Amino acid sequence: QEYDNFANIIVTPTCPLQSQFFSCNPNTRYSKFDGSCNNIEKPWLGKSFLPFKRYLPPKYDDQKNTPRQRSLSGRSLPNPRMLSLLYSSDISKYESLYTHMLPIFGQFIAHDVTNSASSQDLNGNAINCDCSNRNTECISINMPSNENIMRMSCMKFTRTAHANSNLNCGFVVREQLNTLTSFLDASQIYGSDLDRSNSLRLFQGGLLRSSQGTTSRSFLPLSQSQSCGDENIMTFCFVAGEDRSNENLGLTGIHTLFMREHNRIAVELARVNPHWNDQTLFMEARKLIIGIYQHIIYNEWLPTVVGLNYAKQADLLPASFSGFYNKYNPKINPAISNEFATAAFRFGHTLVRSSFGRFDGNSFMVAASVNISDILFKNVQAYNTITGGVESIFLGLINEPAAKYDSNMADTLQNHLFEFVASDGSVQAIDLLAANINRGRDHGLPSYNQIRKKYVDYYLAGLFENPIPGGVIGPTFACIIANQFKDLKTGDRYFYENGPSPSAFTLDQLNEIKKIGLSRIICNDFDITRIQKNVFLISSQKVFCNELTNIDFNKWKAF
Ligand code: HEM
Ligand SMILES: [Ca+2]
Repeated sequence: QEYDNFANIIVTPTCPLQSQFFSCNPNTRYSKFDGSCNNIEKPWLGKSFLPFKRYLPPKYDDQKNTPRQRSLSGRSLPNPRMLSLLYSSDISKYESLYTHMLPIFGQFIAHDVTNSASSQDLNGNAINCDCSNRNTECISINMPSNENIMRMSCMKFTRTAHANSNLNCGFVVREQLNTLTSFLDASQIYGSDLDRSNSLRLFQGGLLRSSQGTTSRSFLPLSQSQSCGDENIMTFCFVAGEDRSNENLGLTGIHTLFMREHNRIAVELARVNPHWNDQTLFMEARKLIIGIYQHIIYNEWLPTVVGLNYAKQADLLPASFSGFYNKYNPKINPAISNEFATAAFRFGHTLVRSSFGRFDGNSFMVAASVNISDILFKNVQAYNTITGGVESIFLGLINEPAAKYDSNMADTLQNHLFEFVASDGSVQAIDLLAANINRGRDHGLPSYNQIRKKYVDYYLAGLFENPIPGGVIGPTFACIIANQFKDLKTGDRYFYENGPSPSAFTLDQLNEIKKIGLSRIICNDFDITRIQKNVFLISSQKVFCNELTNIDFNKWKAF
């Protein structure tokens, strides 16, 4: 395959994607659920189930497929678990300026744009990479000789699917598949295909489905089959637009927030436009949610992560004037880069706390902190009325600092992630740091050396950099992330600031969106009286919710 400036993988003319299945209407006001037709000339760009792009060509040991196991000098790379034990331990230092909302909202964004598909066997089933499995799609990690924490002989590890397994595009060099739409289109809320989206809708009043929780406010809808209980209590998992919404209850809280806000908006829109049917209400509410969400990312979250100066330099900030800011360039490939998904945007793993505090709407702790091991794919605590359930865990995110940006990870993430004791007494668990390193090699990510002229695995090395001035993360990750978000802004025809066009907001609507921050919508959908304006920053200065401007829905009156 060809690389165009190493940023686009050119889908070759023989590839069926080129000609088939797309019929696009360039004038439609709403983006498609699978991301197709955003780019009119190349309608597949940004669609779900396509390969990642790359900023640098891959480095596989055989130049095309096998995981990178050798360094530039030809020596074998160290065991990922050994590196993890060497460089990480849970020492609970905290950021002084940034809240825990910063990484967990980052995870929420990550789940909008990237999820690498796991390799499957020929029948389409998951491959069980136990220690004796010789399948070349298994690259499980042996425990080093000095291992005395993880009680197992290897950490199971399945490679990410080769794009050829899904697309008949004749990729000679292995490329990995992203199952999600790359656009910041809130696909973690609405799904990355039409079926998933339909399964989440109530088909009444433009509303999303929800379930009865333990408060007067709605919870996410429940799965019919998947269990997120613990040893004693059976609880079904929540469902959303993406499979990882139960990953931790803080993240589930953010999903819950956006589901509630969607439904609140649908009700408000129905009030100003009583003649709108379910479909119009749903699509307008979704469009507005995407606009608000993109504004939060570019106005509040990103400048906090990469620093305001750098965000300004890279032209990532919303326009300072009121009005459209049309930077759309159909030549930009909006796909997620492998460097972003497989290393840079995993920076959040080091910022996750080992326990989550539980707070009420007046910033008081309402219960002891809960260890993350009790809230990962376990939803029992969501319903605990004594400790405040999912509401208090969510509010904890804006009242506690994030863990420090360094190579240290919380013990649960490093040594006990998704720990499972089988009936024969054998243990399985994941070391997330080792997994990130191994995943980089699986995907043929070049070394940090090739990016920064140093000599270690890119992911691990990135965590050792000093933060960029005024930001959270080091300069290499900041650069990769800034480039990615630039492409997601200029390569998205539906970007909220673009216009005027038939698919754009009206100028009045855009200006309403620009009045909103994440703090305002938290006020709308959680029981809270006072809040800091920028919820990604630790602050003792709180304002009353009613001091924050809300959207005027009259700007949506039959336009
Ligand atoms: C309790 C919190 C979290 C847990 C348990 C968790 C767990 C995981 C796991 C198990 C993987 C797959 C590792 C692999 O085999 O390659 C992963 C991938 C990833 N995580 Fe996290 N994560 C957490 C928080 C975060 C945060 C805070 C961020 C970002 C700010 C983040 C960003 C990512 C990204 C970008 C990927 C790659 C996704 C893909 O393309 O497949 N995660 N995470
Ligand atoms: Ca998306």
